[in-house]
Amino acid sequence: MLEGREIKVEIFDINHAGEGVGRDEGKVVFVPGTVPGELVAVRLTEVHKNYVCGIPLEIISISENRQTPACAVSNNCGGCRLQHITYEEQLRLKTGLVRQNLARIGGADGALVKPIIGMADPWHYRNNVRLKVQRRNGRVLLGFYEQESHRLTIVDSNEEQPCLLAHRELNEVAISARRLMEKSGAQAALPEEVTLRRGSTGEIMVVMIAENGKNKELTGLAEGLILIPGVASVIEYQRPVTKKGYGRYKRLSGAEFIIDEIDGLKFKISAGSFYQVNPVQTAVLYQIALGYCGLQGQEEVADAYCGVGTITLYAARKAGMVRGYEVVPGAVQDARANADLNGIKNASFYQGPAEKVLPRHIAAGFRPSVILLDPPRSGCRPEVLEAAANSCARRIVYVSCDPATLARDVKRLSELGYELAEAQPVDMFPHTSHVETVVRIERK
Ligand SMILES: C[S@@+](CC[C@H](N)C(=O)[O-])C[C@H]1O[C@@H](n2cnc3c(N)ncnc32)[C@H](O)[C@@H]1O
Repeated sequence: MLEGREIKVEIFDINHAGEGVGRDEGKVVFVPGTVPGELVAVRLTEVHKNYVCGIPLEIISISENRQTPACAVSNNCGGCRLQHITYEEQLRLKTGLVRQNLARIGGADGALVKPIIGMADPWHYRNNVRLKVQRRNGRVLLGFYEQESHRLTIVDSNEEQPCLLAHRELNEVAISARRLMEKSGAQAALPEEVTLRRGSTGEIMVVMIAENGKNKELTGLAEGLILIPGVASVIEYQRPVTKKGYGRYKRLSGAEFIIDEIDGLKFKISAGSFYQVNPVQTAVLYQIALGYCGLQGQEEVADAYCGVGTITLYAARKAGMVRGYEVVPGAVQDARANADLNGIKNASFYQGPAEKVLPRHIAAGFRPSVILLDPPRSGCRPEVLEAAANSCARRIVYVSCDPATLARDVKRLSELGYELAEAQPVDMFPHTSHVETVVRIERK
């Protein structure tokens, strides 16, 4: 098989990146922009030992699940890799991805995976967008990089093509911010990147990253940004001096944080803290996680990778006491403030890597009956899983944003005396290839 060769491939699935999957001469073929069920003419662009990649030249037979993307730039923008597939089919494929991963990598029964819970309205759901800023031909552009390149996709700013995933108010703020930057003149310093975050209270935070060494020059821009309707906080992010350190967040105008509210709980969110991006589905996700915990009111619970203490405080309302573990110092401060804000007294938070702090607590005699795990995409470090098993917790509830690392960790846990009982995927990211899953794991 050679690069440049043209082949015909029948697509039968998608992979974790949303690319169509086919097979040729015993090798797996990945083809972006295709739909399972289609016969496609493909030019091979990369040939590896076990797989090949190609670009579609012609869709010879078109799937009934193909649709015209609603967004004009979706083919170039890296954000939405599944817009060419109907939403119903996206959901079916995502459920399939979770089943396959848990069965193949996790050694579990794929039938334990329930069909994914989708959104009634899968558009404009994101409360957080990260936009690159660029000056081109006398104009200022705010947008996303083209797939795997450093050109801005939304070439004529998002006034003509607003992002269909971002909350409408964030798109409006992006337009106002772009106009403000353009008005400030060709010599004025621009941020390299702007992140917009919105709480369900309607408060919007603008976080700017300056080009190296140009931090001071953003102060004037901040004074204009805070006047945009909805903007409650303007923050500047200063990159860390060393690779290992954390950057610094500095308030330029307005409040230090914004407030979000879910299921009667209020959450203070600072610029550096992780927060779920789809508020409608977050409420669904957390209710499932809480239901899987099966709390009766007296239990001790551990919540590793707790962020600003969201799931921790959900659990605290139903448990005897909860300990949250989180590595980012600012998020731990937010989590403690959130416990106070909600009058919750039975939650405590510990700052540090979960793989160090949780094993220490278990070794010191902490015996949670339920352990919540919600790690980043890389999944849990083995020390966390071993500590969970050493605690003899009767149940582990794992919230995952990557089915492959989830499956790997389910396998490790099965070697440590636990077994998968149920899995519920939730579509937190419609039109993208990302899949979120909550699983209930029981002690054997
Ligand atoms: C997927 S988020 C989940 C946060 C929270 N459960 C929520 O729903 O908002 C993962 C969190 O783990 C934190 N984190 C990453 N690595 C960690 C580690 N080694 N130990 C503890 N926390 C970590 C991140 O800062 C982030 O807040």
